[in-house]
Amino acid sequence: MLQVYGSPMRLWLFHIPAIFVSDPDDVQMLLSKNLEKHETYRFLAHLIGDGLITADNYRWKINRRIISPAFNLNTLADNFLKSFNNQNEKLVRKLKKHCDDNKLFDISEYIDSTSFSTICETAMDYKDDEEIEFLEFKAALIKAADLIAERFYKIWLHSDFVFKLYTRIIGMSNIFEKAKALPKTILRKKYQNQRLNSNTHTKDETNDGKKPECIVDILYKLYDNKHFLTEKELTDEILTLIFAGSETTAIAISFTLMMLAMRPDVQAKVHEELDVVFGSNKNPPTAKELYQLKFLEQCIKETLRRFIVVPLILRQTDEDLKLKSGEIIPAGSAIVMSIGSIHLNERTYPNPYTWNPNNFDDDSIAKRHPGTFLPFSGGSRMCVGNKYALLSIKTQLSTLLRNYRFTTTSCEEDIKLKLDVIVRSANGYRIMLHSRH
Ligand code: HEM
Repeated sequence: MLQVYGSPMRLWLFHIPAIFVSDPDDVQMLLSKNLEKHETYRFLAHLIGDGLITADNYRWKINRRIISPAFNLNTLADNFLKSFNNQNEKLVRKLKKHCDDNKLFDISEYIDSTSFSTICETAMDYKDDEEIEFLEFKAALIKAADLIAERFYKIWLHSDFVFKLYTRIIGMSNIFEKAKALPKTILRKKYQNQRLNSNTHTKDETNDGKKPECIVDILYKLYDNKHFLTEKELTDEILTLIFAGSETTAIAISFTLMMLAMRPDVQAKVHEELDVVFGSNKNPPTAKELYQLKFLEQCIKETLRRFIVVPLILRQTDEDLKLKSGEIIPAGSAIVMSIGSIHLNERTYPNPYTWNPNNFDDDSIAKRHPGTFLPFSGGSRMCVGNKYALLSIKTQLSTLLRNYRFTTTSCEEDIKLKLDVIVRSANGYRIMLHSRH
């Protein structure tokens, strides 16, 4: 609709009167303003408290400075790649039962589960992913996230009183507490140990490459007690990372596999690249090898363009804001930045609904406005996990594709999308697996 009527456009997002913006210059200007999140983000606070996604600007500034260093490229390679590889090897083993049986199956349940275990391991060093307490935690988190999405779209659930009543009627009044129980217990132990051992840590220590560390431990090493998060803040932040980092990456992986299964010509090119980089080497990928997988990276980026995991970014403004056209967004407005309209604009991407990794070759990227590809948002509140996401997606896809070839009977037109807070396939990711060896 934005492509027909242009940007900006005044519209109702369900019940919210909002200004929709999809011009890349305007979106970049708005993202650079560090506007407060729209009030509907507070629905997430039941689950993730005041973590980075929900925090107001004052709290966010302090916590983002503490958390960002855990996501730099060296930290990722030194600490998390080993966990990614361990989880991916388990995944390859689990998938063996589907190999060469020529039956379609939905791969997303395996991918979802691997992404969830991976983020729990890298965030808080939790590895017992077959334990009943872990499975209960996962189930509760999924239910809690569904309930939040339902609240967002049903205006009558916006009132705190009605929502509380509703959760009681449907027997879910303690779902948020259930979803927080396991991380709370783990982090309480870590917090207490840290207080006992605080004298042994010095600020700005770096990992000397011996034992990989989880995000919580990295944060403890980088900060002394005076500047650190409280136990509640730490729990909120870790839950935020688990919530924001598991399903999003899993969806991107599942869609990429689905598209490669539909496009054997593109998949053959990925296999060729993997053969050149890895040859007969059967070891897990290193950061250097992953860096060389340029064509696979194009496929991942094209998936993030075509299947926009987070399609809308909501903010609110308490001052008048002038757009490129001279039009004013009045103070007090809700602003909806439509990443979907930017990624699917045919003036930027010819045939925007066709998945085409060549959209991300060097020449095509160089010709485009930088604000035309924003899967992780932009500005200072850009996704803190973007490098983590790209590395974990690439590690998992390269491992799967070194072992298997994927086919499907579906085509791109068969994919139906389901939108709640994020976008996923409504009809699953049904593929067949074939051995490459
Ligand atoms: C394909 C995967 C991912 C996509 C598409 C994605 C997308 C996004 C987007 C669009 C935002 C901005 C939301 C807004 O402002 O309303 C965001 C924020 C955020 N993401 Fe991601 N994300 C992904 C993976 C991850 C991962 C793996 C993590 C953590 C390990 C993560 C943690 C966060 C956090 C904490 C924020 C809030 C940042 C802040 O406000 O400072 N995300 N993400």
